[in-house]
Amino acid sequence: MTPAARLSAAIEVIGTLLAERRPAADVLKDWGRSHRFAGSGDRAALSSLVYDALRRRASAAWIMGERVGEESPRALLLGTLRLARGLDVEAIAALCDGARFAPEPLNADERARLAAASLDDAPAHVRGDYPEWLDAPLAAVFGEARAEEGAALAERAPLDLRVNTLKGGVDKAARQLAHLHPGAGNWSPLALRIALEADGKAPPLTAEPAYLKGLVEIQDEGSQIAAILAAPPRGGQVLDLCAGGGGKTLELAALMDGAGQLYAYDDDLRRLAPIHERVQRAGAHNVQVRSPRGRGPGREDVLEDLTGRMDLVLVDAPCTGTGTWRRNPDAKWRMRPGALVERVKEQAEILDAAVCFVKPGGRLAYVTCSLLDEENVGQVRAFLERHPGFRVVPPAEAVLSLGERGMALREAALDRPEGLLLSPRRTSTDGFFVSLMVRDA
Ligand SMILES: C[S@@+](CC[C@H](N)C(=O)[O-])C[C@H]1O[C@@H](n2cnc3c(N)ncnc32)[C@H](O)[C@@H]1O
Repeated sequence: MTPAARLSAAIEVIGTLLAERRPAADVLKDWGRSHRFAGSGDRAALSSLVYDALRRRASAAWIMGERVGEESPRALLLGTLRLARGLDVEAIAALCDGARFAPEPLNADERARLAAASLDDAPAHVRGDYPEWLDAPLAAVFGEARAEEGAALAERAPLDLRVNTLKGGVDKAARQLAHLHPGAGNWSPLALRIALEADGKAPPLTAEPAYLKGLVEIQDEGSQIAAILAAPPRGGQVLDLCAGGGGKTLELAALMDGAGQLYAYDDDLRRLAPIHERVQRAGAHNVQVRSPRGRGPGREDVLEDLTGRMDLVLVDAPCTGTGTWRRNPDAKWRMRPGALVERVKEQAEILDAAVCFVKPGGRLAYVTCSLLDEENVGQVRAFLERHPGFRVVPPAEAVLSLGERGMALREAALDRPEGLLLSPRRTSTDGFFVSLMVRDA
């Protein structure tokens, strides 16, 4: 396909996605099925265009004189080429030449708007490319900087790897992946960072021998930091209560040097499923997966024997995922206020359920990939009111587990008494909130 034909396809996909309110991944998959002639390069370029348009949806619509919710797919794509791809009017006009499979030529109004491409008078939610209803919650956290925070969340994320120290060191991994030119992480001593190609494509990392042998895992640096700050004690007893596919479980196991016992649980059996194969690949011998059995009130309690025994319980809670918009731009436009209310309720329930496992003097680490106070500092404050036997470990103390880089991280992050908030703008990571609490001895 020519670049112009790919642009037409992106306009079509965005049109379907907006009209039918379906997830981008589903619409792209359907498009691939009904356009078998398109090669993998075409599909990758199409999906990159579609995701870039979703990342910059509000600002791309704005420069074309339109608004989110009422915008035309064509305007969205033209604005994206200008803002996200940096093409000038002539370059965009060359793509839209009206030839077979190419979009219609630009009209005079489109030309003028693309030439001006001004966001000067745009409100914060447009400059920050987030839904208008989230302006107040984001202002509560970031104040005047919310538009810049949003803009950083609208950038593409790099490919972050975590080196699995159970299999080898960072130098060994860097040597094996030298052809991908990995750089060091900013904060995590376990991180390697790989820049994306110009079109946003990531290299096929999961086909690399270093990945297949378990030497590296794909994990955002913010997520890596969260597990490091949780500081699982070597030789200790640790429960990862919301383990999901095991991203943090694997890191905790490596941080524990394979010693002690790490229990991994998730109340969704399907989400937990990949963990078995990942634990094998990582050579994490101290992990015991506890799968839920049964449903509803008759569900078996598979964690009963852990009561009062844990040195550390990690609650990597289900959340709105507002910190991961770089990787999932579709989610930011699909999010509804009801989802926030629902997540806050779930988080409080999980935190309450976690308490019984923490032994006297043990710690509870609460992590979200959300930026919103309701899910972060607000949740911790409410927890401490319900459970006066817990207190927060001050962030200045919690960052010590990062060694020398800890203090710099604290300065870069949003430092609140209840915990640290990482964000793309502040720490060049996904958004993560980490709070460490300790139970009275
Ligand atoms: C943020 S994800 C976990 C990601 C995972 N820790 C990782 O690092 O890859 C949150 C997880 O919490 C799980 N969850 C939701 N409610 C739960 C509950 N009541 N008990 C345990 N897990 C729960 C979800 O199924 C989901 O997998």
